[in-house]
Amino acid sequence: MRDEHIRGMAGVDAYTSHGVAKLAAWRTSERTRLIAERLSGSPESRLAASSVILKRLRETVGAMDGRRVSLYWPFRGEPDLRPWIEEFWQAGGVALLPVVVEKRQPLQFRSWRTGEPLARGIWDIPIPAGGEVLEPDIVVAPLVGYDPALYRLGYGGGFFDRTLAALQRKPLAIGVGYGSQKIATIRPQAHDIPMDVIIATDLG
Ligand SMILES: Nc1nc2c(c(=O)[nH]1)N(C=O)[C@@H](CNc1ccc(C(=O)N[C@@H](CCC(=O)O)C(=O)O)cc1)CN2
Ligand SMILES: Nc1ncnc2c1ncn2[C@@H]1O[C@H](COP(=O)(O)OP(=O)(O)OP(=O)(O)O)[C@@H](O)[C@H]1O
Repeated sequence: MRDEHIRGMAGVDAYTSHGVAKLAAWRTSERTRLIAERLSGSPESRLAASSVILKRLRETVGAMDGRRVSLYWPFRGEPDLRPWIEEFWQAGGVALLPVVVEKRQPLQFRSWRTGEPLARGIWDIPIPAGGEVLEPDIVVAPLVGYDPALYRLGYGGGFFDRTLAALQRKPLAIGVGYGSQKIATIRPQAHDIPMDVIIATDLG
C-alpha cells in the first residue's frame, strides 16, 4: 500500500513539476517494466493471444480488397500477426512493413509478401529487401504500453508519432498488444497522437 502510494506520487511528480527530462526517465523505466512483463509469460500464451487479436483485427478492418495495411515483423514478444500478411494479399489488398530510414524521421512503408527477400533493419528487425514504397490506409502499431485515452507508448524512437503526423492522408491507426500493458496514463505530450482503436487481449 505504502509502496504503491510512493510509486504513484513519483509518476505525478514527473508529470507536473520536473519537466521533460523526468518524464523521459519515467517513460524509459515504464518501457523496461512493460517489456519484461510482456516477456514473462510463455510463447504459447502470446501465440494464443495473437490469434484472438487477429480475429478482432479482421472484424475491425472489414474489407481488405484494395486496401493497404502496414503490419510489422514481431520481436520482443509483440503479437505475431504475420499470418494476416498473405491473407491480405489473397483478398486483393496490399501488406506493408515499416522501415526506419533514418532516426528522428518518419517511417517508410514497403510492400512485402511471404517468400520475398528480407534484409536486416534497425535492431536487426527484418525489412523488405525490395518492395514498393507506399502509404498505408491502416497502420497496425505494436504497443509497449497504452492508456484509456488510446495513447500509445512505443520503444521511444517517436517513429509512429512522426509518421502519423507526416502522412498526407491520415490512416486508421490500430494499436495492438496485451491487457497487461495498460497503464493509467502515458502522460501524453503535444507530439503524442492517440490511436483510433486499441486491441489488447489478456494473456492466458
Ligand atoms: N516489430 C516492430 N518493428 C518496428 C517497430 C516496432 O515498434 N516494432 N518500429 C516502431 O517504431 C520501428 C523501429 N522502432 C525503433 C524505435 C526505437 C529505436 C531506438 O533506437 N531507440 C533508442 C531508445 C530511445 C529512448 O528510449 O530514448 C535506443 O534503443 O537507443 C529503434 C527502433 C520500425 N519497426
Ligand atoms: N512529430 C514529432 N516531431 C518531432 N519530434 C517528435 C515527434 N513525435 C515524437 N517526437 C520525439 O520523439 C521522441 C520519442 O517520442 P515518444 O516517447 O512518444 O516515442 P514512442 O511513441 O514511445 O516511440 P515509437 O513511436 O518509435 O514506438 C521524443 O523525444 C519526442 O519529442
